[in-house]
Amino acid sequence: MTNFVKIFDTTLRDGEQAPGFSMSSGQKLAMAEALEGLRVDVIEAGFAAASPGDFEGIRAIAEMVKDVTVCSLARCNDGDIRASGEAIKPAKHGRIHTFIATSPLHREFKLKMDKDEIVRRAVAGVELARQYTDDVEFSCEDAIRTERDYMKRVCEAVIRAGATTINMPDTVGYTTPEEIEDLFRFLTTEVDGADGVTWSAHCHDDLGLAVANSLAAIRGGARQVECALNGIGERAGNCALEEVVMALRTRKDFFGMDTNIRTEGLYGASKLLAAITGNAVPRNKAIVGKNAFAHESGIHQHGVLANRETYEIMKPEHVGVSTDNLVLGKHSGRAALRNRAEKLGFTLSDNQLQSVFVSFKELADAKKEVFDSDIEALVLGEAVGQAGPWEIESLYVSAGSDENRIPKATVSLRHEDGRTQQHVSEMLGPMNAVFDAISQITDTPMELEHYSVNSVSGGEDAMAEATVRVATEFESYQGRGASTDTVLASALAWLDVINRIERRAVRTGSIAAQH
Ligand SMILES: CC(=O)SCCNC(=O)CCNC(=O)[C@H](O)C(C)(C)COP(=O)(O)OP(=O)(O)OC[C@H]1O[C@@H](n2cnc3c(N)ncnc32)[C@H](O)[C@@H]1OP(=O)(O)O
Ligand SMILES: CC(C)C(=O)C(=O)O
Ligand SMILES: [Mg+2]
Repeated sequence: MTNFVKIFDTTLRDGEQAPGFSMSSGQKLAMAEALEGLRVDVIEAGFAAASPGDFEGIRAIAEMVKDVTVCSLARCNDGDIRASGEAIKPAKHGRIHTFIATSPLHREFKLKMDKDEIVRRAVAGVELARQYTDDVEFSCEDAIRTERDYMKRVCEAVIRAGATTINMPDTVGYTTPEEIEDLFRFLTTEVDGADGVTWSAHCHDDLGLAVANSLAAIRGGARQVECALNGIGERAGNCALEEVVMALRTRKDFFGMDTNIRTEGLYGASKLLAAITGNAVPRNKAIVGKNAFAHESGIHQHGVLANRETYEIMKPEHVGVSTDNLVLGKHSGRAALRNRAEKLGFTLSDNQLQSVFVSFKELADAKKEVFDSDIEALVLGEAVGQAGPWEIESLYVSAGSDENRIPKATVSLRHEDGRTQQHVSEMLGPMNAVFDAISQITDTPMELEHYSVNSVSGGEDAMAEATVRVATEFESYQGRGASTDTVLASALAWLDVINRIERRAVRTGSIAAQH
């Protein structure tokens, strides 16, 4: 038996069929390109008979992709199989994947077919598919809840009919690692003709076991795993491609298996899928989540700085994650703070480190994350929100309930080098107009990610504290401003960010000659 596991990606079929994950043909093409770049072995591009759009999507992928097998799913009926055969025609390597349910529940209540009828349909489906391609996969839907002797019978019949891959889906995510390992051991040893086909696992995550079950199936003899990026798929999803692949790579000592996957592309492909479908990857998601290689606790950071392997079992660069990602926050210690300060170009004496650390903890208590720009401000002995080099000379805003009058902000800023500049912005919201005027004067385009204003004291002269989080081309910054006037507090928060950016640019010399 080979020690190579084929990766059959079903992001564009099982993944796409889940609510909230549908993709246009163009988006599917972009994903298929990314999957080819990952070097998956098979792309299940859709279900050709489902709709003309699905058919065209599969065809377009079959035309574009060169090095990967392109597959279409089909029920065991003539129409589905013919549609799949036509859709994969342009592919250099095309596969038809035909399926029918075999479990008692599905036979009785869904298909209303007896055992013999299902075998007859399965065989006819495989034989028809073989007229289009030599590469035919057959799946016993709900295999896990099917009687073993009947499953053996179905498998032997479809192998004789010409199926080259036999897939055992855990359609409802019901199995356990021990059970599925045993099932594959049974099938690969007891089914006549088992040696001539590839055995495949298709696990769903209803009990959170899809990856564990897929790995167990491999131990039992499966040599193809069906999976999807970010684990998307029906209900709780499919086995996550990035997880099963990295488990095989990281624990090669245990599984002894190889895949073809270029793992360095995993993070990018996952991000692309999240962007295309609008479903963000949870922070704590294995392999590709924002926290997967991030360490905030002081003890962990201390260990990672000494040797990353103390708290990391994979190298972030092996999955395409950049390595500078110790998140500084209220649980961080001096070692991480000193390290980050050094990366930003500051060498701190022990005394300096001690005093910066005190202010750092105060700031970290008030914020979720402390950004590089905050560290810079602390090291330079500046309070967050302190003015300079720009300060507000005057600010006037007009806004109101009259729909015909667009809110207008007139802002005048003074730079410490003596310049004074004014700009008038008209925008749909008054704060938009203020932020835009400040950005225009300072020539600093920024995208607002988060904006909040809170009252930090009581009474008529309550202080308002405004916080903005903005994205520039390179980094996220957080700015704060406080005033009894909420508009002014917000403008100061925006300007706080701009001042930090300019101070950093001056220090690194990148705008030395600008003015
Ligand atoms: C576990 C899985 O992921 S299976 C794949 C799920 N994916 C999809 O369903 C893709 C999207 N589906 C669709 O667009 C539609 O369901 C279509 C176009 C495929 C079929 O639509 P319709 O013809 O209206 O049928 P409908 O969806 O209502 O019912 C499914 C029919 O297929 C039959 N069927 C289900 N599975 C199979 C099978 N593997 N082989 C043969 N017939 C099957 C059902 O018994 C039912 O038959 P009936 O209409 O005679 O009662
Ligand atoms: C069509 C089959 C392979 C499937 O997706 C399942 O049973 O979960
Ligand atoms: Mg499925």
